[in-house]
Amino acid sequence: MTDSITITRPDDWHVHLRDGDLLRGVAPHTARQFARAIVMPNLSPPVTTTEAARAYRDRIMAALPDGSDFTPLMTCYLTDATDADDIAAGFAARVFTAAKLYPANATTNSAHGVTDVANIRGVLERMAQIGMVLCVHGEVTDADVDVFDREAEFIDRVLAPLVADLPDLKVVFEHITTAQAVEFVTQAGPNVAATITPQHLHINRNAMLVGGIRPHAYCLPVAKRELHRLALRAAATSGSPKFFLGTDSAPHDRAAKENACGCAGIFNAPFALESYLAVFEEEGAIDRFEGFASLHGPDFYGLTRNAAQVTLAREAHVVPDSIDAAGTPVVPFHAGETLGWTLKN
Ligand SMILES: NC(=O)N[C@@H](CC(=O)O)C(=O)O
Ligand SMILES: [Zn+2]
Ligand SMILES: [Zn+2]
Repeated sequence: MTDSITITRPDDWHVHLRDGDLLRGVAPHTARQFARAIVMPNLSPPVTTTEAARAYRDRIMAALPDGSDFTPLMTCYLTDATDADDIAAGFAARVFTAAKLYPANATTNSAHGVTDVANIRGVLERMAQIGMVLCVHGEVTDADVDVFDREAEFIDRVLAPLVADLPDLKVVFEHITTAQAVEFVTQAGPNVAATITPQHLHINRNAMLVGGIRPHAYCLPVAKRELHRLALRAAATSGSPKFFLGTDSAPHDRAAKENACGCAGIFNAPFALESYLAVFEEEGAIDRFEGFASLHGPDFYGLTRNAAQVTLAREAHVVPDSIDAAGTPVVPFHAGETLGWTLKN
């Protein structure tokens, strides 16, 4: 049995760092675990311009612990009114790494999202030309579609036609939760990849609904049936360069989760690598962990791999019941559970 593993330093290709006090409370956790992260733009108001992204990046840098070398990679929140010239200028100036498609009203702070991808056809065409990645929250929002079917419907109605229309556009299908998404990404060309969260590898929908309703297991897209979790585990541990790490760490105040209308989002940043590694160990695929966590992401984005390394040791620890995020109590993923690995650096 291996007592420790040392791998290229990982990055997080999907995270919510929030703003204000909560940003100061959660950013150090992500910066401790990862070298870089794709930072989601769903603030209120959303980050829709180069100027707003530059200012948000400055606030993130100011929230990091002294001596941190963490690099936030910024994204642009697409709206029906996004200006292709501003996006291209922000990408050329290395402010933006990617742009994010939220179907309007699909998830937290997505009210300003895109109402029909036809409205951003010109922006997407420009992104394809300049090699800028499109990150996608892939769920339809039609009231008549069951919440458990919204990702699969999105593939048929939106994503497959989009990829066929713009084959040169690099697309990350984010936080995938279904066997259909695994199948779609696997059969698509090399410009289509996906991120997978730790929670969707660990839990199915029973974790949310059996023995009482458990708000801290609720996120979007919502966890699905066991067969989908198994398909995600197979994809993550397959060694395919199309699948890589994106935590979707999405902190909310404990009171906003434990609520009659609780917010969607799971805060997994503090022990994300330990959580993923548990899955790879259970699947007998520890040798494929580095590809998923550290290599496939930068390769897809066309960025350099990190030079530094990190070590995880086989040392068990109990995840706290609550974490104080600069004054906001947030319940972490795996609260109260024991994880078998500990990140040493
Ligand atoms: N994943 C979530 O459940 N919530 C995210 C939004 C998102 O990534 O869809 C959030 O910002 O809270
Ligand atoms: Zn999302
Ligand atoms: Zn997210």
